Amino acid sequence: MQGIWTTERIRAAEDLLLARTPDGELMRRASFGLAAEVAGLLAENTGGVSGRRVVLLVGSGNNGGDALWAGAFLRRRGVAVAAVLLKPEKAHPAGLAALRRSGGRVVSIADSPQWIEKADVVVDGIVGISARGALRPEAAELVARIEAPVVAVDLPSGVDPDTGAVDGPHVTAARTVTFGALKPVHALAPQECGNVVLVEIGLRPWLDEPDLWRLELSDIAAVWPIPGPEDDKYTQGVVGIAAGSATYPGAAVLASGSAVRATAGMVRYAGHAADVVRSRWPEIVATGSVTDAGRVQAWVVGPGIGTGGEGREILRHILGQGVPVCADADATTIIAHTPEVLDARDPDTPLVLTPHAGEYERLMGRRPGPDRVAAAREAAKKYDAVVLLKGHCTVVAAPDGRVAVNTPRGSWLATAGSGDVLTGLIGSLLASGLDPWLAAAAAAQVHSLAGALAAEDVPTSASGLVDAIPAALRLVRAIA
Ligand SMILES: NC(=O)C1=CN([C@@H]2O[C@H](COP(=O)(O)OP(=O)(O)OC[C@H]3O[C@@H](n4cnc5c(N)ncnc54)[C@H](OP(=O)(O)O)[C@@H]3O)[C@@H](O)[C@H]2O)[C@@H](O)CC1
Ligand SMILES: [K+]
Repeated sequence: MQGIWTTERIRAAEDLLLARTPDGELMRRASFGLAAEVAGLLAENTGGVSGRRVVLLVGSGNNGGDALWAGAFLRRRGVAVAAVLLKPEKAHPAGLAALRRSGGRVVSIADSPQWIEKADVVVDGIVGISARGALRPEAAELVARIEAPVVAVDLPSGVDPDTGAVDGPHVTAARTVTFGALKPVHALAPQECGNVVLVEIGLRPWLDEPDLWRLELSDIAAVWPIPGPEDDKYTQGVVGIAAGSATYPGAAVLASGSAVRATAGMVRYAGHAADVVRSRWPEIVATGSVTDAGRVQAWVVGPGIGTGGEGREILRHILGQGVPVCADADATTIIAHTPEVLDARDPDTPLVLTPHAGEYERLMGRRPGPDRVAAAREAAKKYDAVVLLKGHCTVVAAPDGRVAVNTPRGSWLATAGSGDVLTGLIGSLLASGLDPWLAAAAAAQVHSLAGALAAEDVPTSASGLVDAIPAALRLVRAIA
């Protein structure tokens, strides 16, 4: 798992490291790595480094200092470097002196447009982890002129370092070069960061438990249930699916199919779409009601069950079974409107909730807002449940405070029925006995991987997602 630390934690660790490191050493490490990445991008895009043109946008702090030092290193490789100082009186003195010594040029804001237009790469050193809010007008005006690919120093300026929120003009980078450790912006604002490259500066020993996690494919491979020689259809966990209706069987077919494809364990279906489910997935044991469904190790409940009295009774029955439950879609709405259904739950049995922003609002009485990590954490605490907050980046919070962020692979999952597929994946992992937070986070990753594989650059459908689950799992196991 990759750790991610908030800027407050990064700053505290940097203070400890700075106190033990010669003056300027950390910035030199950071900017040397930055210069190498800029040179790499120049070579990729233009076929060379020497003679290419780089413009540095330099703000008033150390982020600008990194850019200036990187400019000095790039000069040694024959790059023509021009620095635009947004606040000349506050530009990092040692960095500016180094750039000048190396033969780099400083251009005024008034002259900068012609330089920006001719640049092969623009380096965004406007603001780093001390950033607050969107770009200020002067910086925004320069950024609007950029046509060349941008390398962001530490993070794209104008994007909030701790929430990834964007609230006005900001930089959109082709590559973000960060130092010492990943910050929340890197996981939460993938579209603005582009490719994220981490340059080691020796910070890691000064950081303890991360604030957020990102699962790697090897983590998923390590926990995904694969049958061993001793296993049979029951030992791997039986998942029950209570979804869909006679009029709307789609949710039932998708959630059940996803569970069938996710693990080799058995899948039971209970509800009004039993005939349709059975004909599409003959391996599923389907019955008409949750009361005669037989024993399962986890339940998925909600998609398409309706929000009326029958849905409520189904949910109440399932919550009383003493096994982990993934409550999705209509079940979320039922919980929001009649929270007393949760009285049926044994507090020790795991519950996973999977709200999108609208469902979150029903559950919590307000929208998630720009700090989606805090929003998910709050809901997890309130409901004593793992909360998977859907969005472009999925945030998975456990009641104990652990948070995983799933950086998407494209926007392919924005298709009808996609949520039903995710809930089937979560249910089958819960049935295998996996920690519910890990189950939800791993399911979200495999879901987005299946989306990317199914789409292959053209739109896909939820059925396509179900069909791509085996390929996604094959890839997970191959990479691990
Ligand atoms: N510490 C270390 O060991 C290492 C640190 N390193 C580097 O230092 C960076 C952090 O540097 P930092 O703390 O000096 O502040 P930084 O982010 O450059 O901001 C500067 C000033 O910008 C302003 N400003 C704020 N918001 C703004 C906005 N929206 N739009 C425009 N301007 C805005 C505000 O100043 P103001 O104008 O308000 O006076 C703020 O004080 C870090 O990201 C990394 O790159 C690396 O070298 C590795 C070693
Ligand atoms: K920056």
